[in-house]
Amino acid sequence: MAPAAVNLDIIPTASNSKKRAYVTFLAGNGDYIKGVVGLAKGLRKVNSAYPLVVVVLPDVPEEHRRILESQGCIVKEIEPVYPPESQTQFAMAYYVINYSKLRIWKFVEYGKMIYLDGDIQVFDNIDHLFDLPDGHFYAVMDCFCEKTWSHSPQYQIGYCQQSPEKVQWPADMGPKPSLFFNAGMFVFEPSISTYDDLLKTLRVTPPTPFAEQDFLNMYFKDIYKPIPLVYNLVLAMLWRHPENVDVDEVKVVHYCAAGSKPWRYTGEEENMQREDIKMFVKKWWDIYNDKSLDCNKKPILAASSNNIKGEMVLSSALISDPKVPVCAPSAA
Ligand SMILES: O=c1ccn([C@@H]2O[C@H](COP(=O)(O)OP(=O)(O)O)[C@@H](O)[C@H]2O)c(=O)[nH]1
Ligand SMILES: OC[C@H]1O[C@H](O[C@@H]2[C@@H](O)[C@H](O)[C@@H](O)[C@H](O)[C@@H]2O)[C@H](O)[C@@H](O)[C@H]1O
Ligand SMILES: [Mn+2]
Repeated sequence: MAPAAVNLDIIPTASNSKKRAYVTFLAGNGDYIKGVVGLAKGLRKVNSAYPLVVVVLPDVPEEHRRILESQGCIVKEIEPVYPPESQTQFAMAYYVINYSKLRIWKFVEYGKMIYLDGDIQVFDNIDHLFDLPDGHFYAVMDCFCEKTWSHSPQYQIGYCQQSPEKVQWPADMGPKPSLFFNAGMFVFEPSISTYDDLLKTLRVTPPTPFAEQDFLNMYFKDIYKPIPLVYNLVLAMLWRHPENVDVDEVKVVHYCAAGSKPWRYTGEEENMQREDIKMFVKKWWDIYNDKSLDCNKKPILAASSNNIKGEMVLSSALISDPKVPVCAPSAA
């Protein structure tokens, strides 16, 4: 009597489109890889139940892709997306590559995804956001008070949606601007029809200073639903709208203020000597340097087992280095 086959099957991922995943974007061969590794470790630290997909532009080196895979990430190469030719001055010249984020709408093997910039860290589990009702685009409202907004009428009159009572939107400037989200974090549903329409619409949309963030705000204006600030603390809120921030409640921090990227932090830029900034930068480094959060997976040869019909099926099992926690299998 043959011994019962050892079932080596890893827990099967959902076979239908109800799979869920976090997704981030990596371009270039520079230091944003550190941000993405930190994000992968942060999601592991809060015991997220879902994998992190990293979409990479062709210029991301093999070595960086291997590092991300060794951290349990699902790495997918995408082609860049460029806006129409124009003389537009982006708020930051490199923003032109951020249109490539639009490729994530084509991952329809996932029913819902949460996009996170590589300069974001998740300090509390936010998996419950995947259960938000379908049919909407969820993101946190941005702040218009930093110099990066100096091109905008809001900035020029000192109006910000974060504190609309401080400076009222003047009637003679037409209707108040629609609520505007920060595109560093959002909950969305991949869809081929939306993906095709996004790219088709982009071809006839003149670029603007905040690049794909402006474009996404225009495109999803009618289904956008704001979610609380705790899900994407744009750091400038600490000095622009402190009354709106309770640092003990913050779940997600977005290191987008000038000088706040932890892996480049020198403390020299304006506001970077603040105690709360130093605290958030230290929190990021504590995770990045925490070896117990590393995930070294060594795929082993596929093992065979029999399914209930007695057919030989190949199933692979992943073992982890005994010194580090087993990572949730990357359900590609
Ligand atoms: O050289 C770069 C610049 C940007 N990014 C990615 O694009 C996102 C958006 O850029 P960034 O966060 O710098 O914009 P910010 O939120 O600071 O305006 C980053 O978080 C990264 O995920 C990247 O991978 N390499
Ligand atoms: O390509 C445009 C980018 O626009 C946004 O960043 C801005 C925005 O947050 C402003 O409000 C801040 O003042 C500014 O510092 C910051 O860079 C997104 O975070 C980023 O993912 C990306 O979409
Ligand atoms: Mn960012």
